[in-house]
Amino acid sequence: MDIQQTDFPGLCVITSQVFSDKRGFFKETYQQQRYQEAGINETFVQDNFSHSSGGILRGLHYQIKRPQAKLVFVIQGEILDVCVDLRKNSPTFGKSFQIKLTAENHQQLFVPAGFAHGFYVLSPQADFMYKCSDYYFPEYERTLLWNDPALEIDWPLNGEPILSEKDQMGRPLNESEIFETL
Ligand SMILES: Cc1cn([C@H]2C[C@H](O)[C@@H](COP(=O)(O)OP(=O)(O)O[C@H]3O[C@@H](C)C(=O)[C@@H](O)[C@H]3O)O2)c(=O)[nH]c1=O
Repeated sequence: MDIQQTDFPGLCVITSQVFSDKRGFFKETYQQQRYQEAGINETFVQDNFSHSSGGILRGLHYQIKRPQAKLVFVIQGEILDVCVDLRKNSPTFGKSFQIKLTAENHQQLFVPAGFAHGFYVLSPQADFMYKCSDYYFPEYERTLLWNDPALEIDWPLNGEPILSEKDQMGRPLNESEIFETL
């Protein structure tokens, strides 16, 4: 596997090693020792899988009190993954990072605790998987407004995105709860 650091402290892009043969391909999507050697020391306690149609936008989500680091990747289709740094003491606080993740490019994004995370589905269908370093606590979950102008996110929209009611009611950055200690 190959690991590329980004300008955002702790946020990195992992490209899996793919073993192709006449049957198809094989890859490891997580191997604790190798990921730890690459600096990803989280203990993952929950795996999630979501299926979405084209034009769906999920996010931008984060949990207060029990923030989750996430290792995210696409099983089928193409998405634009977006993270916003909510760590007050980070040099990239308030800035957004975006990357196209596809089933074909075999890339994963490791998102440290303290980011809001979301994605927009570019293909007709997308299957999305991620490992989380903490459990889901709906009472601690918050939504950062996906189109808050302060975030300057250039979403490659194809028409109006389809959002959950919760995500339509996201709060802008200046009303969001930020991470003072991460
Ligand atoms: C996230 C989550 C949701 N749920 C339930 C709650 C709800 O009834 C249903 C759908 O939840 P949501 O609408 O929050 O699903 P979704 O919008 O896909 O939420 C996810 O979005 C992406 C962008 C993330 O980063 C994830 O951490 C997570 O917040 O699933 C769980 O039971 N466990 C979980 O861990």
